[in-house]
Amino acid sequence: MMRSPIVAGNWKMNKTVEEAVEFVNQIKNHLPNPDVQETVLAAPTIALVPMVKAAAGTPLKIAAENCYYQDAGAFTGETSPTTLYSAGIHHVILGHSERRKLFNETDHLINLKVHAALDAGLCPIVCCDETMGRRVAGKKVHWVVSRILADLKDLKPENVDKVTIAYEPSWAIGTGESMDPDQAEEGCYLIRQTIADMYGDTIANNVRILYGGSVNSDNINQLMASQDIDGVLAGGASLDPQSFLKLVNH
Ligand SMILES: O=C[C@H](O)COP(=O)(O)O
Repeated sequence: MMRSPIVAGNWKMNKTVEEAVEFVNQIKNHLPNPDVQETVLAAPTIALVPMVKAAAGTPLKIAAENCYYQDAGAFTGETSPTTLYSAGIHHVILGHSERRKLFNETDHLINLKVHAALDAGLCPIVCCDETMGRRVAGKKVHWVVSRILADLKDLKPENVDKVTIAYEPSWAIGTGESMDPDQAEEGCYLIRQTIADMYGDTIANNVRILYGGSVNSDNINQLMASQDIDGVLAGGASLDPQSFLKLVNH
């Protein structure tokens, strides 16, 4: 099957609600047909509902940057995946390296969140990081493989291709130092092989795998030309409407 590409932006903790809506209004009429390439924008929780309203009827899909693994209850400050889905959110980023590092999220927690997001009807974008230390120590295989084995554990086979993976080497995030496309392909290939070992070749071949880490309009074409790279997850380059449009219409 042909995997349709995804260009996704992750604003992280940036923009006011007003700025977020203005951004959507500036880009929404300049996006590719979603059958050819999906456009996804992940934003802070408080901006999501007004962004969904602004994007209605356009190809733009709005994503959350995190959610909890329970649907409802006494979990002060958390956001339910069902609430996100009911608000017209399509995707949720889970396990971004910033959440792993700054908020101590573990693979076990991320796996619970992936299950909950899928049960709620959301498509998770699961981030698989890799550290330079591991790479230098020659343990990159174990690192990436163990992340995928743990984060995608025990999914219903029919749900697996609703998951998108974002391969993000930590040293390339926000540094301006993108990974060499051959190395990025190597990481994404390894992720696909791991999913194939878990759920079989057919399912693995349907899963979209993105590269993230200092993606910009100069390197996106080379990255997306790789066989196992089905798109990008861009941080900094998604913050300005013209810069994001350059990625989307690369
Ligand atoms: O989620 C996005 C990544 O953390 C990449 O961020 P960046 O494009 O600013 O390096």
